[in-house]
Amino acid sequence: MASRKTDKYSVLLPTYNERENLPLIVWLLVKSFTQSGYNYEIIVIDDGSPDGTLEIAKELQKLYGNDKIVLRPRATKLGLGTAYVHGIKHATGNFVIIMDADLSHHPKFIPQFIKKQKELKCDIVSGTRYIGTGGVYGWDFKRKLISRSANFLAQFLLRPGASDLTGSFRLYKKDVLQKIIDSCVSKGYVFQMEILVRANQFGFTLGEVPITFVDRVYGESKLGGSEIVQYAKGLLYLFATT
Ligand SMILES: Nc1nc2c(ncn2[C@@H]2O[C@H](COP(=O)(O)OP(=O)(O)O[C@H]3O[C@H](CO)[C@@H](O)[C@H](O)[C@@H]3O)[C@@H](O)[C@H]2O)c(=O)[nH]1
Repeated sequence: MASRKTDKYSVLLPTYNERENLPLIVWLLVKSFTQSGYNYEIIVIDDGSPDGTLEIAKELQKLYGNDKIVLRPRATKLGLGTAYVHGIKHATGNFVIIMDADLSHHPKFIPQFIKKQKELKCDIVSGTRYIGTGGVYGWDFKRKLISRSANFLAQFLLRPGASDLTGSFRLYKKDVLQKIIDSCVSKGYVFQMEILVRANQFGFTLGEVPITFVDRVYGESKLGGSEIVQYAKGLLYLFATT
């Protein structure tokens, strides 16, 4: 049986212009894993950020060691979905954690994800803003409406058995995530939703942990009009084909 000694958690951190956020999220992750005693690595997938995020990541690698901070940069911005696909190729853990690098996803929830996975022995643990104590802090009305509507529509059309389809803070068994990714067609933000839809199709088991999503303080969201159009197209595609 897997244990604290044999389990390893590969945290995928996709970054685009996150120079202010990266040192703090990495510090919080290192602290959390050091306290819990689980083995881990943090894989930073930077897409040629013009603000110098990669240079900051290199400094963090010197500070914490290249076994803990792994750099897998790409030359240009290729999208969030493909950043995950790229990151998992380099993950050496038997579990993968996907989260935002902008402090919207707090590492304090990770021990709860691990506990839930061990309790339920499930394939995926999804952080959810939409049950129990979960929620969103700092978004304006428009952003809340977009997120709620996107989630509601996806629930209505796809019925995937998870309460938060548009979030991305999740823990996966690595072989499970690889199998799901191999079957996914999306590239942008819609990828998060497709992952849970495919997981449901494969019959993978899911646990949920309520999380608070806190809007970023530094930098800007990359979720623009074109991503929203892509999301709508992706949703219709999944509705028509699944
Ligand atoms: N490497 C790479 N990273 C990217 C790219 N686009 C965004 N990122 C990184 O992906 C993370 C999330 O991007 P944001 O642009 O900050 O996302 P958001 O608007 O806060 O959206 C959040 O909420 C959405 C809806 O609830 C979620 O779908 C999304 O995953 C994220 O959690 C950040 O770490 C950001 O730097 C990209 O093209 N390439």
